Amino acid sequence: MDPYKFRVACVAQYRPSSSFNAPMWSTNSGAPVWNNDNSLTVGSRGPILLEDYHLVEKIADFDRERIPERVVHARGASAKGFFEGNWDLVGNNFPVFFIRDGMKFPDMVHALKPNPKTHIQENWRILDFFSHHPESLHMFTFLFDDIGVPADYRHMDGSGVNTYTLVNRAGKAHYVKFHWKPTCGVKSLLEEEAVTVGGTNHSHATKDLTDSIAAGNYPEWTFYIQTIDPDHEERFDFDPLDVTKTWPEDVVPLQPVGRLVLNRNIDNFFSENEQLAFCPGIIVPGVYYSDDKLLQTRIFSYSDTQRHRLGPNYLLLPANAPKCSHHNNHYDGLMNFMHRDEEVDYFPSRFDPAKHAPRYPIPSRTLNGRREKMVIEKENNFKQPGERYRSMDPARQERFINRWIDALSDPRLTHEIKAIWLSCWSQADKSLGQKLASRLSSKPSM
Ligand code: HEM
Repeated sequence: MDPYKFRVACVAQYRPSSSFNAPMWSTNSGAPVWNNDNSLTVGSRGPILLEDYHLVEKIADFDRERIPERVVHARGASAKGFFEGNWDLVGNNFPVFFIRDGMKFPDMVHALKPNPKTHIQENWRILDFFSHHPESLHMFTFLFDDIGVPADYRHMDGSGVNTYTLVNRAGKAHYVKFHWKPTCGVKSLLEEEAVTVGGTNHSHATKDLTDSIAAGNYPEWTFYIQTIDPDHEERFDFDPLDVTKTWPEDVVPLQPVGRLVLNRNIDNFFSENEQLAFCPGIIVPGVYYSDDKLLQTRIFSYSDTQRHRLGPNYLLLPANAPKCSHHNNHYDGLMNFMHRDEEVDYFPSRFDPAKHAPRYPIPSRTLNGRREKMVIEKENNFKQPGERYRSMDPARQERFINRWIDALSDPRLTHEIKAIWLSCWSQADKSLGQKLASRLSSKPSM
């Protein structure tokens, strides 16, 4: 057989996979390894010879086994299932976010991450940072609520959080928020349960997901949308593009439109979790971004970090590659392993029949305004947090207050910072502010 043809056939047919493992041990290039137990030494005691290529390759590969971790959400689980298309909806289990302008995101993540000196996550840093950001109050009514610690991945709501746009064939646009509701309901852990469950097995949520799928008990979420006609956005006392707000379901009802089922566990954590790269910028025709300032920053940030974390060809990795044919001239660079034999790598060309795709509608609104760096007009930071607190039953409110007393009792929090938090919560709900103030003042540290 023509060795070149054989090689091409191998590349096409044998996508790197352990199912094509040789029956005997070998180096990465396929040379036989007759001893994988002992280094090549002078005599039985050494020293080791640098010519032991297999040892050097083995250690060098090991030295590089880890890649930069995700700059946020460095830990997680993954599973496979079915829904629709090549669309990344990168969401969270709460429907709102802490801040509304991406300019503040790196500072926010620094405040939430461990203290750079002690490497301990510390409340005083978190509450110091967010005391400057009353828009975070709403998010804290979720985080410090009973649903702050989800029981596992299967019993969590999901939300796209940001506002996107749906555009139909005729070009009519609607703002849209996306939500997932688990068919098995939402379950959370209270403090004592969280200590026991997390202390017994710190991978309990991953284990629950893996075990359920393996047992054929497939987790399922119903997919809902809420839509607002942009022509009606002035009817609301908040800005529908403000990511710190929910859209009231009695006015903007949830409409079921699909379902997601996770029915397969992954085969390999590194290639199907560590190398995964989701990005809110990856949408499909019919779905578009909105002017939500946080979303606009996210569109850039994810693929930027992925080029750094995984390399410029990260979308060629099997876990990330599109499940449809695609064509452009963005290739080469580190780790390009796509076989190509075209002679034309520029556009346009009379030698390459590939043309532009048919145009699809995008939002047609005219944009105008001065260059500004400013907060949005309708901040309305306190109404929704207050409403959410008042919707809790008294026992739940009590637990919410206790968590805040605990957080605000950090000895490194100054009187000024505590006073700001009391003022913020009072503006959300007067009785909440009063309860926090009286409990805190009876604490010896105040
Ligand atoms: C301007 C605001 C934000 C910025 C700049 C940002 C940036 C990032 C970055 C750089 C990553 C790491 C991605 C990777 O290494 O592959 C990440 C992960 C993630 N972010 Fe954000 N984020 C923002 C807001 C949000 C919001 C509002 C949500 C929820 C809707 C969210 C949900 C996630 C999730 C679920 C991941 C994990 C994705 C994965 O592991 O593939 N982020 N974010």
